[in-house]
Amino acid sequence: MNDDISKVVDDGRASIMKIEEDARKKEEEREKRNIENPLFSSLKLCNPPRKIGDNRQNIRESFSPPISRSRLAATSDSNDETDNNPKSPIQFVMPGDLRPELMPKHVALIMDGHGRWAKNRGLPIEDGHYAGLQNLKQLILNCRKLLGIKVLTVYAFSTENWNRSKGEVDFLMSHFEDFIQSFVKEQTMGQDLRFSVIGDKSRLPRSLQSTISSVEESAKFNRGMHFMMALSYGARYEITEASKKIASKVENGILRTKDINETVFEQHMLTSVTEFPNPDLLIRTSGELRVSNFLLWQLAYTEFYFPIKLFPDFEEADLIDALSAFQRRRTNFGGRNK
Ligand SMILES: CC(C)=CCC/C(C)=C/CC/C(C)=C/COP(=O)(O)OP(=O)(O)O
Repeated sequence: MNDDISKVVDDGRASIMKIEEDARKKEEEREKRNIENPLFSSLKLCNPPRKIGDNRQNIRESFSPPISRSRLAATSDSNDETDNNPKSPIQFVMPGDLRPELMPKHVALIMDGHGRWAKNRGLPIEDGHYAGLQNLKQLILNCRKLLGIKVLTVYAFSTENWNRSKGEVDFLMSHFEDFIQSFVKEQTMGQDLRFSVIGDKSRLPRSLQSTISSVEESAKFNRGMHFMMALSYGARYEITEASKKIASKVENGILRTKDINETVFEQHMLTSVTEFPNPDLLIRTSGELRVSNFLLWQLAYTEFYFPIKLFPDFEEADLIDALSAFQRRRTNFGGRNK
């Protein structure tokens, strides 16, 4: 009987060792492939798709690491900004390898790769969007905690995205509404988050428009990080609208043609709602190397960072990598800024 039990235990141990050995070999092969690929060697690679059963509960649990286990929480450090602001119980942090004086004030993000994330798992695209929205919540919390980031602008839906299927558009609109009505509202009330939506709001469903107005309105005196959501946004739309407004002022004698300059344009852009309209750093996930009609005016001097990871997998360690890369470029700025 005892012999039987030890045989079962030995067999179990052998299986576990085999599984671990296989996983180690796969990891080594993956790393070797990355080093050999000149594109991947300069970029951070995404994790292999996690094995997730085809059920929404598993999906929810799989991509939402608790913030208490995060690197940001581990490097926590208090700051005067926290103490002076009764509405913000946030403990600001500065992970050790980042320099506070080189932090980007405005980070812009093109959240790309939801479709591929879902496809890799044999899931419908809506699950990819759902995963992306959960990840966005975590990203806002992480940016909010990093001392120095004043504005986070995310590209959530472009003027071109209206051409997607009705089912996908309806899904996104109703989830954007839930996201703003619950998570964003909670953050504006409890943690002093500022909130604005930029884009052609008139095309959004009425109920989404009123949710946006009410949360923007209730957050207008907040002083914490400004979260800007580009919804139904296109840079060409924005520049055309700014031009129309300026032209109409000239027509009505409010402005003279000779007084039109870059500052006047900036004042008529949708980003005039923030005091830091020009992103210092743009991140586009999923390895695509385009700006896709995002903030064309404002990106004139922005640093670009293109991680391979798909947005639902883009986690705080990747954010810190992006910030470190940004800071390395800034320290070398044209070989002048030592
Ligand atoms: C978090 C969440 C649920 C976000 C919504 C998902 C979604 C629609 C993301 C699109 C983001 C975007 C506008 C990417 C760029 O344009 P593009 O990919 O449409 O342009 P392209 O054709 O140039 O790639």
